[in-house]
Amino acid sequence: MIKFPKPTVEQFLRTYVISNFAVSKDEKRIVFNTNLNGKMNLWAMDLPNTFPYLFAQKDQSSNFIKFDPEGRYVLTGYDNDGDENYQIYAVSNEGGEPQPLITGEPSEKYYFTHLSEDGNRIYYVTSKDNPNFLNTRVRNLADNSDEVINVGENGPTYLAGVSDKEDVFVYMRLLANTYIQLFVKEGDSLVSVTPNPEKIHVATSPVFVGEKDIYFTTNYDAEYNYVAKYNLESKKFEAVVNIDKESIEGLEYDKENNLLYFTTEKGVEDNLYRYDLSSGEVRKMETPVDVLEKLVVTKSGNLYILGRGATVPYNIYRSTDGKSWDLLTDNRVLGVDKEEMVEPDVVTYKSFDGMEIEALLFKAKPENDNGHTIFWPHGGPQASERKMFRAMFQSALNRGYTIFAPNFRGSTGYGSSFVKLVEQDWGHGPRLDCVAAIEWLFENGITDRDKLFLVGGSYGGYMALLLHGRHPEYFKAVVDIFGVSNLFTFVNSVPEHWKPMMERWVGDPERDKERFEKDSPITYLDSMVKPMLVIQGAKDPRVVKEESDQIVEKLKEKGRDVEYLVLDDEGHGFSKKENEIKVYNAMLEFLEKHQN
Ligand SMILES: CC(=O)N[C@@H](C)C(=O)N[C@@H](C)C(=O)N[C@@H](C)C(=O)O
Repeated sequence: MIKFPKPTVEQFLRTYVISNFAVSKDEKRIVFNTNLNGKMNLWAMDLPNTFPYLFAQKDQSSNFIKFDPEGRYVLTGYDNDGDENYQIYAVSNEGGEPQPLITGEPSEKYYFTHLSEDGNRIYYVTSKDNPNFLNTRVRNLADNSDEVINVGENGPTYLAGVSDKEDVFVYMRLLANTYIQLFVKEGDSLVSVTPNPEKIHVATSPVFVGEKDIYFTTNYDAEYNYVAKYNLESKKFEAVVNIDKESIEGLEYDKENNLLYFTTEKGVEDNLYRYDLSSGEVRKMETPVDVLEKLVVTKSGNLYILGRGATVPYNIYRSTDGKSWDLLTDNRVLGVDKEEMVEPDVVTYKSFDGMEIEALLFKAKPENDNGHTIFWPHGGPQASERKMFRAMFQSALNRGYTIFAPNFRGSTGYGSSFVKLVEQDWGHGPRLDCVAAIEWLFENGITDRDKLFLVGGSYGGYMALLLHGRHPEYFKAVVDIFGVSNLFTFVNSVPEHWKPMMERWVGDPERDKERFEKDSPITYLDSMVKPMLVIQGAKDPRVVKEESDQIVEKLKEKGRDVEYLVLDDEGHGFSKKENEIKVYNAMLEFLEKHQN
């Protein structure tokens, strides 16, 4: 008999990302953004044929895809090697090379927000002339005129909704991740859709229903987001539907059938619901995925989703009856069956102050187990680790590592009070939640005291550095992927439109000097004695290279064992397949080297 060897790391990493998709008006074509040929590009399928073909090549990440309703072009946005300065391009309906449409200086951002029903007017938000608060403009393709329709003030302001007649506009002002105001623009004034915009809450995802109602999601006076409505005539706010302990995140309206579809976030999973606006009935719908990245409801009432599960990579599915789902893409792990991968256990443990923390525990299969555990604090920090396929996780599990990922305080999916706990406390409560998790792993016999590795990216990289500096005794070796090393330099180097949110998110470097020192990993160089691998994208606009440069330089000066891997053509993540393979191979080699 022919015997095949165990899957290689590369097999897991040869799984592709699908980051976005759009469906044409006649539902004959789907365009999606994927690194199927190694770099991010737009690919298409002409249904019912599901064999994908390259639709537009630029080898860059795209942040949106929009079909012209008249079928003349497709709009998209590209940045440059991860710098997140997205600008707007047009692609011919036949596909081809994207043409610059609404672009400017390389440092400027142009975010698409809305296309008129006739496909002639493009609404967009730009950093040009207002880098902190952003302006909204409209470009008329018929005469190439371009005008400002809103000047952002007090916080980065995005156009979030436009009525069919283009006479009512809804704007979203971000004052923090946990404080988002939603306004209707009437004349020159902004009128809040919630009763008191000064009260801290979030309000997002507006959809116009009929001429007079705007439905949206909010947690106004509540822990979890619910659906509310604002009537443009009576100016009344009304709560409409909530789901117990689930946060309603996105709304899609099916006009034909008067239905609202919404996705909810519930801890480590998402759910999909249908709300009948005529009868008030709410129905939970089965989906083939654990985490929903995008939902599209077409004019005919068909549903399309992009999602993933812990052992199933990104795929696009369609449902024509709201019950069964057709798999349109067949993105799979090269030669590895779902059963050979690891589904996580959802566990809870008590933290230092008695608070319950949920976590994902991926146990290496006994035949692979190498006895070591990777402790993974997630990024964000106002995000969470969820049941979502990560090639890096499944390849490490296959190499025998157990992985533990706690949703420490500050994570999303557990109510708004819990998310706020990380604000102005980056380094105390969440760190002690991690310490409690590590002790729990030891107490429960999951991990031996001398067999723990620490790996994290972004805020998770910050937490990895801080845990290394303050609790080095726990770890054999540490991997920091674009982590924040110094809160003083971090708050001044983030993108301009994040700066208005820094005080509430992290704090003020002068007022909170003592806390910034205490919570900056760079303060603890003396105790960072374990071997380290630091990985950084040179174009990262969120956690800039200087964050990694400074800690690597200082540790090297002290003669510490530090490896530094810089990817010149990446930003805050690894979008190019060869880079991803290089990074995770380096990481697994590093961990293997330090097992003994
Ligand atoms: C709305 C928005 O962009 N808010 C930002 C302040 C934010 O929360 N950004 C995070 C998603 C982020 O990029 N955090 C970094 C530090 C990370 O951990 O990935």
